[in-house]
Amino acid sequence: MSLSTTGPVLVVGSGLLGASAGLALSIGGVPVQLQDTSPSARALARDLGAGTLVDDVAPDDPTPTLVVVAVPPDVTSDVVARALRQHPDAVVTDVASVKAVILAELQEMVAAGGLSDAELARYVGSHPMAGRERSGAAAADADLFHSRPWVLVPHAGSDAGALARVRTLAIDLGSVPLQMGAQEHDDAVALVSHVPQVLSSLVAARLVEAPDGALALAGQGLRDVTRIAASDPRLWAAILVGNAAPVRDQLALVRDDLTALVAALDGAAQQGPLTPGAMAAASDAVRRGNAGVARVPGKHGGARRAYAEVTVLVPDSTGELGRLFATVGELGVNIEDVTMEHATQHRVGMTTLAVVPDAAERLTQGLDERGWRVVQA
Ligand SMILES: NC(=O)c1ccc[n+]([C@@H]2O[C@H](COP(=O)([O-])OP(=O)(O)OC[C@H]3O[C@@H](n4cnc5c(N)ncnc54)[C@H](O)[C@@H]3O)[C@@H](O)[C@H]2O)c1
Ligand SMILES: O=C(O)C(=O)C[C@]1(C(=O)O)C=C[C@@H](O)C=C1
Repeated sequence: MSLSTTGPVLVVGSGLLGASAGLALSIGGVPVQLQDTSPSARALARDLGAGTLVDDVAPDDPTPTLVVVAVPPDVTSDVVARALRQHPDAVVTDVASVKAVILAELQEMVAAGGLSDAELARYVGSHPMAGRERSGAAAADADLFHSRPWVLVPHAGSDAGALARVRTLAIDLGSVPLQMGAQEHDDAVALVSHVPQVLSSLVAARLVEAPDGALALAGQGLRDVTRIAASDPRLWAAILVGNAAPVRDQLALVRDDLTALVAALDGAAQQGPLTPGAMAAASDAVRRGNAGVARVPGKHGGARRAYAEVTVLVPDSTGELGRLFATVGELGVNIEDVTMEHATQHRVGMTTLAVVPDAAERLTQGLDERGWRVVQA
């Protein structure tokens, strides 16, 4: 597919985000130059096909027209400012997970005379709502941004042409661009990204001293809640302190909910499960969660679609999953999503296929006829 972004694009910070962008642009034929303070990080990104090292760019090669800064939030404003000065014809964006603090730091540089208004006009902050719990180019993926929201955060002095170029980049990488102010963005991500990270980490932290016997019982619920607890502590520390006030406000609300639930359970623990108010408080916590989760957009960012789920027991041996997928394909059913759960002690996995409701019965019957063990919900 030919891309509308014109290169060369300079990617500063060739970790997960930078290398993913570099890979997608390189595959699309856009020349990418890579820069990173870590020699091993930039060499790895180059080896994986994310671009050419800046040091290897010939002196008469064209200079970058777009700079994508993908470094940790605490160093982002310095790197953006340097890029604006070093590349006077380039538009500069960053992909950091916080936006207001970075813009404020850049505006302070303008106030102090270290950056001009004209230079700052070429900067448009941004934030792809795409990532994972692993860092570095080794975890990069050209499809990382596909179908994900990419927030464009222009400031009052941003040039319209600069905004258009960053929007084009987001679209070229398969994202769905949308626009917000810096504070509006930070308030939103405190709720949908930063607090979920903190809560996942805190739940996982309770496991550090858990008895092995308890961990052996871990099921999909724990795995769902703790996937992002494997995230990089340094990166997330910078994100959380960079968005301190909105994250604190949201955490205080969660703390109030926890305090109320703990008090109700305390009553039940001391006076028995039917103690007045305990049942209502416990049910209310879960019911409000039901209402909240129903509002989370589903696949492709649209409204959550009610897929039917068909769970199949798959032997834990080479090629079995491939054989299952092939059978589903032969039955003419599209798999919308797939999750797997492994029984710790058994050489069998439970594979749950999400399919459109109309196809569920046909799929169940077809798999059954072909000898697959379909687990009744
Ligand atoms: N990880 C995610 O899920 C995710 C998602 C969206 C946005 N972001 C944002 O993207 C940015 C990068 O995150 P990541 O997950 O790719 O991190 P990463 O650790 O994988 O990559 C960051 C890279 O920046 C390099 N670096 C650090 N300081 C530098 C400097 N001064 N100059 C040049 N290179 C420097 C590091 O060596 C590293 O290779 C962060 O601001 C983060 O908030 C992350
Ligand atoms: O899915 C994940 O692993 C993520 O952590 C991605 C996620 C998110 O919260 O959605 C995390 C931080 C980023 O700033 C953007 C995306």
